[in-house]
This record gives sequence, structure tokens and C-alpha cells, in this order.
Amino acid sequence: MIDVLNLKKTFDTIEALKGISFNIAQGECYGLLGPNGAGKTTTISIMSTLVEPNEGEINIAGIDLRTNPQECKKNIGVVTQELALYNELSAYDNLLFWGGLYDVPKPELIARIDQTMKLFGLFDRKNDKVKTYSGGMKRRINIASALLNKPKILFMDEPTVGIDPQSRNLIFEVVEKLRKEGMTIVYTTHYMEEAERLCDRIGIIDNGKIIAQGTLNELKTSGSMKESVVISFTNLTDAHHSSIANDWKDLLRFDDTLHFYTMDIQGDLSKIIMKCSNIGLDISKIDIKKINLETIFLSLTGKKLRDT
Ligand SMILES: Nc1ncnc2c1ncn2[C@@H]1O[C@H](COP(=O)(O)OP(=O)(O)OP(=O)(O)O)[C@@H](O)[C@H]1O
Repeated sequence: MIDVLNLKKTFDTIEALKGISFNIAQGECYGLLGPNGAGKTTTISIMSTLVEPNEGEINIAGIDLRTNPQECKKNIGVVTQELALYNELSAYDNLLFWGGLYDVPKPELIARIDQTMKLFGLFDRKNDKVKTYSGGMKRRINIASALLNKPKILFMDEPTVGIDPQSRNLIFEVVEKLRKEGMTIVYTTHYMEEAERLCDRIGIIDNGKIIAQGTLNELKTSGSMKESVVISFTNLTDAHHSSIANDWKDLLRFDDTLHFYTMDIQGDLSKIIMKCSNIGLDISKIDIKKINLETIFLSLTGKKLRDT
């Protein structure tokens, strides 16, 4: 349904995308997971024809985006990070305005507006001005407006940033429902829990490149680790760190904490503790973490997903 090949985009001197490729099957929810500035919005903006790439091929629903953007647009709905709503209008009038841009007969459009407002739990508030809505409610209306043309493909750019848990859950439920009904969804996020819950396949993106992709299970089993042992020390120095790094390849340091990655926690835990104790390190805390998208990202980039 979506084929992206070697996508590149430079803004002035910033190389936002350095050659991104992926394929998404019909009915799949594909997650682009990465920290701020990784290139997620640029990717979505190019796929939704809002930004032109410098290089690369994009095929959407069998149509070449670069030669036929107007045809591509008919197949897509876009949920941008910025809310595209008129505060002084009611939610209903906002949807009527945005829906009016599509080629949908008015009675059909009105039926779709009612349907999507019910889907997002806002039917009772449909005549209230958007300025009286909470951030989460505005976000829900923003998503509703992207569904009015019944797109085959929905692009969602970090749709849950900064909203309340109730709205977030409702958005999750809607995404799950749309996916069950066969919609193809591209969902960007820097929350690993969202990618784990919603996405059939995930592309981990950092610094303009996809550094790993696959199902959650494939990503978890592809590296040389199953668990991470996170140890905090009261007296960790650069010399201690170097001494341990000589013995331990899969190792990261964050301030007073070392992260050891291992396939064999049973065998390795005692070795790690023995080594630390032999070089005079004083342990204040030990955490053992099962591998997840956060630890995979950390081990691939040396950075935390959220703090960057
Ligand atoms: N219009 C622009 N002009 C200049 N630089 C830009 C522009 N848009 C994006 N960039 C830069 O391109 C890089 C990728 O940005 P992008 O918004 O795609 O990342 P992101 O993963 O979506 O991050 P965020 O979650 O913060 O939106 C960043 O370094 C950003 O500063």
C-alpha cells in the first residue's frame, strides 16, 4: 500500500532525512518511533504531499506521489501535530468546513460528521465552540476531521502529545478499531508504549535514518540481548568505566549508572557484580529490565528515547 525508497530531505544545512526506506502493507499499522528531531514529521509531511523531498521514490496505493500528488491525496487522511481548528466555530462547523473541502455530497458529509463525533465521544458537545474544549477534545476533533473523506491511509503525527489519559485511551481505541476495519495507518511517536500497543511493525528512526525495523518480536530478538542490568554506583569514575568496558562490549554509561546488556542474565549477573566489586565500585542500586523498545533504542544509539 505504501512504498518509500531512499527518501532524502535537507532543510538549508540540516539533513533531516538521509535515505529512508520502508514498505507498508494494506491494513497494517506502521509505527515510526524516534526522539524529537529524528525525522518523523518530515517523513509524514512528504508522504502527505505537504513537503517536497530532495530525492527518493514514494508510491501510495499504487500511485507515484511525485508525478501524481493530487491522486495520492484522495487516498489519505492526515493528522498533523498542529491543530487545524477554528476556535470561534463549533466543533460541528469546523468539521463541516474541513469536510467541505472534499468531494463528498452534503447529506453524506453530515452523516459522517455525526458518526465521527460519536466515535470520538463528542457528539453531545458538537455545538459547543472549540475554544471551550480541552486540549484532548481538540485533538480528537482534529483526528475526526482527517477521517471525513474515508481515507484508505491515515497518517498520524504524534497524536497523543500533551493530552489527558482519557483522550489518549480513546484515541488508542479508535486507532485499533480503524486498523481492524482494514485502514492502513502510519503512526509516529516517541512513546514506546504506544508503538508496542498499536503497531504491527515499527521502524526505529534516529537522526534521519531508520536504524532498525520489524515486528516488536523481531526487534526484541534481533540484537544480542534479552535483558539489561542497570547498576547505579556511588563512586563511578572514568577509570572504572574503561576497566569494565574492556570486559563488557554491550555497555552504556549515564552519569552514575552503567547499563549492561546480556543474553544470559543467570550466568552474567554474578560476573558483573564480581567485576564491579573487584575494582572497588560501590553499588547503590541494581535493576534488571526485560528488553523493550526503550532498551533497544538505547543500545542502538546510546541515547534515551525520551530525554533527547
Ligand atoms: N521547515 C524546517 N526548516 C528547517 N529545519 C527543519 C524544518 N523541519 C524540520 N527541520 C529539522 O529537521 C530535523 C527533523 O525534524 P522533524 O520535525 O522531522 O523531526 P521529528 O522526529 O518529527 O521530531 P518532533 O517529534 O520534534 O517533531 C530536525 O533537525 C528539525 O530541526
